[in-house]
Amino acid sequence: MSGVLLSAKGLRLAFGGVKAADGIDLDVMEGEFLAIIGPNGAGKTTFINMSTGYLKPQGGEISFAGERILGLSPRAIVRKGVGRSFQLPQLFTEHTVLENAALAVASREGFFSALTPLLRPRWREEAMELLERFGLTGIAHTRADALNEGARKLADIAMAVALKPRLLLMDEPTSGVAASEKMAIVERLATVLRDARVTAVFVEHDMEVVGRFADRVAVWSQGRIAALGTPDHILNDPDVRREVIGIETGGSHAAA
Ligand SMILES: Nc1ncnc2c1ncn2[C@@H]1O[C@H](COP(=O)(O)OP(=O)(O)OP(=O)(O)O)[C@@H](O)[C@H]1O
Repeated sequence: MSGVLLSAKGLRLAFGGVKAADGIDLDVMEGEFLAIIGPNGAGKTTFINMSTGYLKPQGGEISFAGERILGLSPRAIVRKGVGRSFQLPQLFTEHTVLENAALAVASREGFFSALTPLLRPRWREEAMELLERFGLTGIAHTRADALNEGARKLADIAMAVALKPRLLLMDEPTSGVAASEKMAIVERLATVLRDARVTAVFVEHDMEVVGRFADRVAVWSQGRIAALGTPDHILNDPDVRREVIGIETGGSHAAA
């Protein structure tokens, strides 16, 4: 790990009376996997939206690799090297997984037509190689709307990785994925991202996933970061366990 890659300072954003961001300060370090946890409505998605240009904060600053990105469009931020995936995968459902991946490769080069991936073999080849890294070769020719949730999430993230981000922000990459598949999927994802040296920030509700894959954990609460530290430290904190994880803690057996 080296320097700060994404830096947020004093981010504020209210929707009416709801403070979705109430002074967010966070430095994401190059190379780390940082998990964001917190109850529903705490402002986790809002942070991702602000960092990727989908929402403009009312106050504060955001920089990426030392350069101010606040006020740039989502597309301009992607071009700077910040990728994202959504809670609900954004695949073109009537296209195959391969076509979706090829479309992402083509869009990296500035081509946006849904038919473009069919035109250049080079894009399909790169897309195929990408799917191989994600373990998706076997479903390359399956339509996106026929996938199970685990495959759909991986395919969606593969599209984000096709854009060659330095930082990838993922909103609940395992939500809706069957418990039996979850660990294998995150394992694969973590391997691909580490191999490609992609820094990752992910919103996650499954504490087993957090404990296994995060280098650091940030706890969101009512638009603020209530705690930040290693998984060991954070996941055993009695307040976090009571308020976020929903486990009652008695003094003597706070740590599971
Ligand atoms: N575009 C919007 N317009 C109005 N209110 C919004 C908007 N986006 C978010 N909010 C509100 O801001 C608060 C934070 O929402 P956000 O989606 O960031 O929370 P979250 O921590 O990601 O929750 P979840 O875990 O349920 O996804 C919530 O009260 C939400 O209703």
